[in-house]
Formats: sequence, structure tokens, C-alpha cells
Amino acid sequence: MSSQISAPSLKSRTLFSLVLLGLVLVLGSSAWQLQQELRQRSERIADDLRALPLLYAEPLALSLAESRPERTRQLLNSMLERHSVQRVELLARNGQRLSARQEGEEDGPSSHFSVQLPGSAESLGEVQVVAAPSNWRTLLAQDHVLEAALQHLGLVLMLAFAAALLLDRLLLRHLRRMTEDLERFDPSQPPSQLSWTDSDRAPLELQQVNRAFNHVQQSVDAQLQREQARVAALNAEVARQSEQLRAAELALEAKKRELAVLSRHDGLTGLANRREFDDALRREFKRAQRQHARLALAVLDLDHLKAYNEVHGHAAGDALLKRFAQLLAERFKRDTDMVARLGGEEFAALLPGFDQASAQGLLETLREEWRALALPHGASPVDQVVTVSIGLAAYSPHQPYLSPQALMQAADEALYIAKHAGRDRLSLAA
Ligand SMILES: Nc1nc2c(ncn2[C@@H]2O[C@H](COP(=O)(O)OP(=O)(O)OP(=O)(O)O)[C@@H](O)[C@H]2O)c(=O)[nH]1
Repeated sequence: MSSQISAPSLKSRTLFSLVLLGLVLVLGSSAWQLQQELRQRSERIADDLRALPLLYAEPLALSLAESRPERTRQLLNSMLERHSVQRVELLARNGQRLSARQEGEEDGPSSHFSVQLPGSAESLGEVQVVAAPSNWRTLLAQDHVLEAALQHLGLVLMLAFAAALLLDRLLLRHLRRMTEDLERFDPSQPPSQLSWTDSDRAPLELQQVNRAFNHVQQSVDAQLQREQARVAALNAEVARQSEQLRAAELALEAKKRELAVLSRHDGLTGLANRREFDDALRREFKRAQRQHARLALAVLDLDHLKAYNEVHGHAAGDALLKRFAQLLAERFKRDTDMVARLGGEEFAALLPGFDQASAQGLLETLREEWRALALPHGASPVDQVVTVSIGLAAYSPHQPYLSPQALMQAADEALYIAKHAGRDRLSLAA
């Protein structure tokens, strides 16, 4: 906390930056003035070089004509002092050489002119004039106030540069790192400390920004966690619902299969029902026709079931039907055989490949087995035990029927005959 109090504020840094900006402006202005001064000085030198022949040619000619070397020297010095002349040299006609010069290593623009008496075309000598160069070094050498000002300005600039470095170190660096951190900010990630906040020397305002940012980040994170928890709960709910749906689909599939089985099977005995039997009869009849094969069809009917029900009850009648269905299924269990309950106490056996004689043998055996079970009837007018009557018809190339219905009708008629002949017997179709 103490570090926050001692940290320089953004306001003070802003002021400092403004001062620095002012200094830069002063520097720019001074440079511009210096450039103007140099330009004016160049113009002045050019003017001087043009004016010197007008001012000095005649006095120098007189001094040479009158042989007054002191006067000549005085004139040359006057040229040095009053004008921007660096060096002047006079070569008299008599070979005398006089010169004057000021301090300075560089030469500026130069000119020369002849020394003549007014009205005379005769030259008494030649004057070579070299002006001082017009650059900032000679300007500073001559203008000590400006030189001191520029030195101070240079010092101030160095201080300003140092201040700028300090500003960068104390503020801009933190701002840059803060920007980088904020650009990397990912709300889906757990909150992390900003890399620049570990510096206790960060400006007070930035530390406040950091606290505010941390607050925002923690709020976002808390909200994110709430959302994630909500999403997880939703996902769990979706998974639960999907599981339930899957279970319901499986149950539905099972029910469908069950319904499919039920739709083609008899609910009491589990044998094929009438619809399934009719399909099989059509199919096998066509096959027998096509392949000139044999097909036996038997219709079986328990005798006096009505009376049995009346004596033993309907449930006992059901049990009797189931017991007969079981025997039927046990005796005819080849892949191609089909046994079915056609309705009530009537059953059927469809036996592809069997002719009448071979089927008759099997069915007689079955009838005898059923009788041999000796299930007491209790109400049959003829028998003490439950019996079964059978009508049998068979398709073969030698005895072809025109249709499955015709074959079925023949078996039904044979059953009718068996019933009327006294029951507990098998009758063959005519
Ligand atoms: N217990 C039981 N009885 C049934 C079922 N289906 C039909 N029956 C009974 O079977 C009897 C058939 O009677 P009928 O057609 O007169 O024939 P029957 O008494 O067996 O005499 P015959 O067939 O001439 O020997 C009826 O009393 C029906 O109620 C069943 O699923 N369960």
C-alpha cells in the first residue's frame, strides 16, 4: 500500500510530458531561428563583397599612389573589422604584398578587385578578399550569447531525453505490458495475475486500473463458472433424457418385435395363427405347384371341447388346448413343417414334401399319442378321455388341387367326415 502512495501519479507524469514537449518546441524554434540567421548572414557577406570595391578601391589607390603604407594597412584592417572579411591581401604593382587576416581556418566566398585612381585606367594593385564562411560554427564563434544559449539548450535536451526515458520506464512500459496482458485475456481461462502488476513501481493509477481489471476478471470468472455449472447440469440432464429415450426406444423395439410375433402367433398356445398359416399355405402351395412336389395338409379338431369346458371350466379348456399344441409342435418340428392354431379348438399341420400316405402315418401316431395321454374328459358321450379328429388332404402331381383354398376345403371336408363318423379318427379327402 505504501508503494502505491509513493508512486508518482499520472497527472504529474502528464505535466512532465508537457514540459518535455515545450522544450522540444523551443529547440525546433531555435533551430529555425539559427537557420534564418545563417541565411541573413550569407546575404550580408554577399552585400559586403559587392560593396568593398566601391568603398575601398579609391582610398587604397590613393594610399598606394602617395606611398603611405600605414594608411594602406589601416584600410585593410578596416575591411576586416567593419565587414565580414576573414582575410584580405593586396598585391601592389611595385611587388609589395600586404595582407591582414582574422582568426579562422575555413574560408568563405571570395572576390577580388583592382585598385585604380579615379579617371585612370592604370591598376595600382590587386586586392583579394576572402569572406568568413557562413555556417553555424563561425556564427557561434562570433555570437557568444547564442553559443551559451545553445549549450543550455543542449543540456536541457539531454535532461528531457533522460526524462523521456524515465517516463517510458515508469509509465509507458507498464501501459505496454498492460495492453499485451489485456490482449491475451481469455475469459474461458482461470483468472491469472497480470504480469505487469507485480511491479510495485507501477503508477498509482495503473495499479488502480489493475485492481478494477482484477475485479472484472473475477466477476467474469465467477459468471463463467456459474455458466459452466449450468451447462454441466444441462449436459447431465440431456444425457439422462437421452438415456431414457434410448431405453424407451429399446422398449419400443421390443414391443414392436413382440407385436410382430403376436400379430403372427396365437396368444394362448404360441403356435402360428391363422394369418401366418394362410401365408405359409399360399407360399408352400405355389412351391409345390412350381416344383411338382408334394404337400400334405391336416386339420385337427379336439372332440367335444364345449362339453369339456362346461365340466372342467374354461381355464382347463385353455390348458387342454395348450397341451395339444405342445404335442403338435413336438411331433412336427422340421424347418419346413408348420403347425398353427386356426381358431377355437381347431389346429392345422402343413407338411411340405409329404404325400397322403406318409402324412397319414404320422398323424395317426399323433392321434394315438394324444389318446394315450388319457386326459379324462368327463362329459364325452363316447369316450372317457379327450380325443382328436383329423381331416387330411395332400397335393401331388398325381392329385393336383387348383388352389390353396381348394386344398384347405378338402381337408376341412375330411375333418367333417371324421367328426360325423364318430370322432377320434382320421379321414382322408376324397
Ligand atoms: N377353453 C377354451 N374353449 C374354447 C376356446 N376357443 C373355443 N372354445 C370352445 O370350444 C367349443 C367348440 O364348440 P363346438 O364348435 O360346438 O365343438 P365341440 O364342442 O368341440 O364339439 P365337436 O367339435 O363337434 O367335437 C366352444 O364351446 C368354445 O367356447 C378357447 O380358446 N379356450
